[in-house]
Amino acid sequence: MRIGIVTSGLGIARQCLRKNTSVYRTCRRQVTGSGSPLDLNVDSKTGIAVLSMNKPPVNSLNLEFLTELNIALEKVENDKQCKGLIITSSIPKIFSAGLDITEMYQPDIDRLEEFWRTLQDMWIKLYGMNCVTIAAINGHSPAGGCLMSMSCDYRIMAPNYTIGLNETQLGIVAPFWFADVMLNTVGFRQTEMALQLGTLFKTEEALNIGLIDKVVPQEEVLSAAQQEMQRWFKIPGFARQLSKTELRRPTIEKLLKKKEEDIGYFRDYITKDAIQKSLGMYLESLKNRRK
Ligand SMILES: CCCCCCCCCCC/C=C/C(=O)SCCNC(=O)CCNC(=O)[C@H](O)C(C)(C)COP(=O)(O)OP(=O)(O)OC[C@H]1O[C@@H](n2cnc3c(N)ncnc32)[C@H](O)[C@@H]1OP(=O)(O)O
Repeated sequence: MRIGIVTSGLGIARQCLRKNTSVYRTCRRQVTGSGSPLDLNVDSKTGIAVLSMNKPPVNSLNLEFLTELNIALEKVENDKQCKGLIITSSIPKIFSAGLDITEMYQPDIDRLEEFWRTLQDMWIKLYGMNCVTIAAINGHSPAGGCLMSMSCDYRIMAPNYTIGLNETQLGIVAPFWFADVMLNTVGFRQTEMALQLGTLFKTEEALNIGLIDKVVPQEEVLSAAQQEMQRWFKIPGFARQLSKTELRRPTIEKLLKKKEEDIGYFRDYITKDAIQKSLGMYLESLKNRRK
């Protein structure tokens, strides 16, 4: 039940309307504007924020969408009532198709650099979030979608979808920090095979290698995430946060030290003729799939 104030643009709802019955004490605030590709609902009773991606057709991550994601993550991190964040999708059968390939194909160089910087910022924020993060993966989750999922603390996925870092299948290379996150999640052997082969794992396969943590039916993904959150909430927050920080800090610091260098590598690599040709062919194959 939503009884909060819906704000537009970047404004956060400042008030919550409360009625006197206990059922109305839950104060739910939608903190993104209508028409936004993101729907952020904070339930002040449970302390859980649900961030739902809603950018048709496939939640691809372009510059504007990444900027909105950054703003939403910042809002959650700064909201003292938020103890946990669930990331999910409102698009049927798709969690996220990963980076928007059109950002990388025949790009404007300034925008390309800004795109990459914004992606780096989004990942640094998400991987380093103090609150508990759970990916409720209710659809396909290739490449950048897999990065987002792996950057959460726990992953729950519906059956019959795919997830993985499939970059090599596009003729491109996953950046070192994508690889690092996969390494931290499933270990060296699975990562070196998956990255070279560009493997998209089916849900059950992903569970078997530890890329995801739990499989539940499609319609239960969100409720299972809410339930899982309670297990994490039982642990003293400071101890849990510090444990997470200790484990993830070296990976984040590695990128922080090389941020500008990484943008340069990305720009020079992506604008190579051979890479542009591969991306063009991949885009074309996506468009022709339905013909
Ligand atoms: C020295 C080394 C230095 C290294 C430096 C770094 C190098 C570069 C690193 C780049 C890292 C890249 C990360 C990525 O995330 S790349 C994106 C990878 N994503 C994919 O491969 C997914 C592609 N999409 C699909 O497989 C399917 O679309 C999907 C299963 C997600 C959904 O299938 P469905 O049948 O439901 O939908 P359609 O395929 O019909 O798609 C609908 C339309 O959306 C377009 N589309 C799909 N995905 C993307 C995308 N990622 N970007 C842009 N557009 C996308 C698709 O073309 C359809 O468009 P039309 O309706 O116009 O035909």
